[in-house]
Amino acid sequence: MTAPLVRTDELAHTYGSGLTAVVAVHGVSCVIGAETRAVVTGRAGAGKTTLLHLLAGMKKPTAGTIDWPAFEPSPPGPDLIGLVLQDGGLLRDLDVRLNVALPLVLAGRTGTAVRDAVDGALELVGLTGFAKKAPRDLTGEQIRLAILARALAPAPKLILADDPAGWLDRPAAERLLGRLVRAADGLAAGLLVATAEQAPAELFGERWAMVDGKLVRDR
Ligand SMILES: Nc1ncnc2c1ncn2[C@@H]1O[C@H](COP(=O)(O)OP(=O)(O)OP(=O)(O)O)[C@@H](O)[C@H]1O
Repeated sequence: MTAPLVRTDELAHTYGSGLTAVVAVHGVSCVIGAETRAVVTGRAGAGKTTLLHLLAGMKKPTAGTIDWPAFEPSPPGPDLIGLVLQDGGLLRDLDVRLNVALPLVLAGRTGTAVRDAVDGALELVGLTGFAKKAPRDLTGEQIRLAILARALAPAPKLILADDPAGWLDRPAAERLLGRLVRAADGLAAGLLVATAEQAPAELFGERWAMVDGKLVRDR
């Protein structure tokens, strides 16, 4: 494996304390590199979202360690880690272009740098020609693709996608996951996808499962 993008050792996160404590993630040791194409499945509440938030540096471990050896600053910012949040919808008053551009603009990018990044991301997900559309004029699949484009626009080096195909039917979900893997290939970015559903095995080199906060490797 090339230099790890993120590395954990006995990582754990517990919400709350005492009698009401919930151990969401525990004992997770894993390494994600640029060539990683991994999917983590698990039932609702298994700890997938908490794990992704830990890997993105959004949550702090309550035990164990995590580091991002390839990145400076560490934990890395949103331009280095593309996070597709489970409930991260589009802003309904902005068209697709502005939705995808927003994180770039907030990060201080301007002008043609933003335009080129948005065009590139829309092309990656197959939404070229939809830039001027309002979210209400998109299908459910196109909305999911636009959310993906927003995460891909900064050309992140690590992509963490939390149920990116949620609520899509199986063929649409498979199309979206295929695009996501090809986008990771195009960006030479590591990829971890969390999903409650079974994902097409051929897309992912590594299949993991979350069971009661513990990471189990299928292969
Ligand atoms: N903010 C919180 N406070 C307390 N408990 C939480 C909090 N967030 C999550 N949990 C609990 O932590 C456990 C793991 O939740 P998590 O959301 O990580 O699982 P998940 O596999 O992503 O589930 P889902 O697919 O439903 O999002 C669950 O028992 C959940 O109820």
